[in-house]
Amino acid sequence: MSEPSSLPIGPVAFIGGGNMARSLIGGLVARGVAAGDIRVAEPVAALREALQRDFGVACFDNAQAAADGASVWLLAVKPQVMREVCASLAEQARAQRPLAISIAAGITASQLDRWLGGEVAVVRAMPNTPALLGVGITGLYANAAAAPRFDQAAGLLDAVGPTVRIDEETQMDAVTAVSGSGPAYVFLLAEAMQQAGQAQGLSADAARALVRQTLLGAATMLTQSEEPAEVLRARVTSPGGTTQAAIKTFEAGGFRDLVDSAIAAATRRGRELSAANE
Ligand SMILES: NC(=O)C1=CN([C@@H]2O[C@H](COP(=O)(O)OP(=O)(O)OC[C@H]3O[C@@H](n4cnc5c(N)ncnc54)[C@H](O)[C@@H]3O)[C@@H](O)[C@H]2O)C=CC1
Ligand SMILES: O=C(O)[C@@H]1CCC=N1
Repeated sequence: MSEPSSLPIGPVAFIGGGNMARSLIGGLVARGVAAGDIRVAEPVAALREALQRDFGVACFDNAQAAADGASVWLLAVKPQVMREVCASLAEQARAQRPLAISIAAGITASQLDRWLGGEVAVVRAMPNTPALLGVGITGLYANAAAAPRFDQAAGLLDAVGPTVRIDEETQMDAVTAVSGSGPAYVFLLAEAMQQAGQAQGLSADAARALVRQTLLGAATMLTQSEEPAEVLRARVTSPGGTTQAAIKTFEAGGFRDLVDSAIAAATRRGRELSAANE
C-alpha cells in the first residue's frame, strides 16, 4: 500500500461531521489522503469520537478551531444551519481567504458568499454517499471568484469518484435530485424488490442476496458497457416472457411519470431550501 499523501491543496476543514462528511472523509482516507490533512468541526461528541477512531482525523467541537489554518473549507452542515455557521466564520474568511466548498442542497453561491462576508471563492459541490467507497459522483459549480481555484475543488472531489462541471448554477438543483439523492431511490427499489421476493415465497436471506447482487450486476453492466440502458434492458426482455410481464406492469402503473414527478419534487425542494433559509 502506498504512503498517505499530503493533499496538494493543503489542509481541508470539514465543517460538519455527519453522514455525507463521513462518506467523503472515509473515501479520501481510503484513497491515500493523509488523515493529518483533514480537520473536522462537529458538535456531537459521539460523531467526533467515531471519526477520530475510524479515520484518525483531527476533530474539534467548533467551526472556528477546525477552519483555523485550513486553505479549503468544506461546508457539510444542513442547509437550515448554513447561514449561522457561515456568519460564525465570516471574520476568519476575510483573514484566511479560503476556498469554500459547500455540499448543502439548495443554498446558492451568492448566499454563501454574502454570509461569509463577500468576495469569497465559493464552489458548490453535490456529491453522494457512495463516495465512501470511491464510487461517488459529484457535480461542481464555481462562482467567478472560485474559477481560478476550480481545479483544487475538482482535485479534492475526484478522489472519491468522477466530477461533472456544471456551468449554470440553477442546474445544481437537478444534480441534487438525480445523483445527490439518487442512491436513496436505488435503496428504495432494493427494499421493494426484497419485500416482493419474500411475498413470492423466498426467504429473507435469499431475497436479500438475490436483490443485492442483481443491483450490483446491473449497475456494473450499465457503467462498463457502451450500450444505453434501453438496449441492456431489451436483452433481458424475451418476447412474451417474464421480464416483459413485469415491464408492462411497471409502465401501466406510470413508472416513468412517477420517477419524473419524484425528481421534479426533489429539484423543487432544492429551490425551496434556498428561499426558506435566506
Ligand atoms: N446525506 C447525503 O447523501 C448528502 C447530503 N448532502 C448535503 O450535506 C449536508 C449534510 O447532510 P448530512 O451529512 O446528510 O447531514 P447530517 O445531519 O448527518 O450532518 C450534518 C452535521 O453537521 C453538524 N453541525 C450542526 N451544526 C454545526 C456547526 N455549527 N458546526 C459544525 N457542525 C455542525 C451536525 O451535528 C451534523 O452531524 C447537507 O447540507 C446536505 O444537503 C449533499 C449530498 C448528499
Ligand atoms: O436529502 C437531502 O436533502 C440531501 C441532499 C442530497 C442527498 N441528501
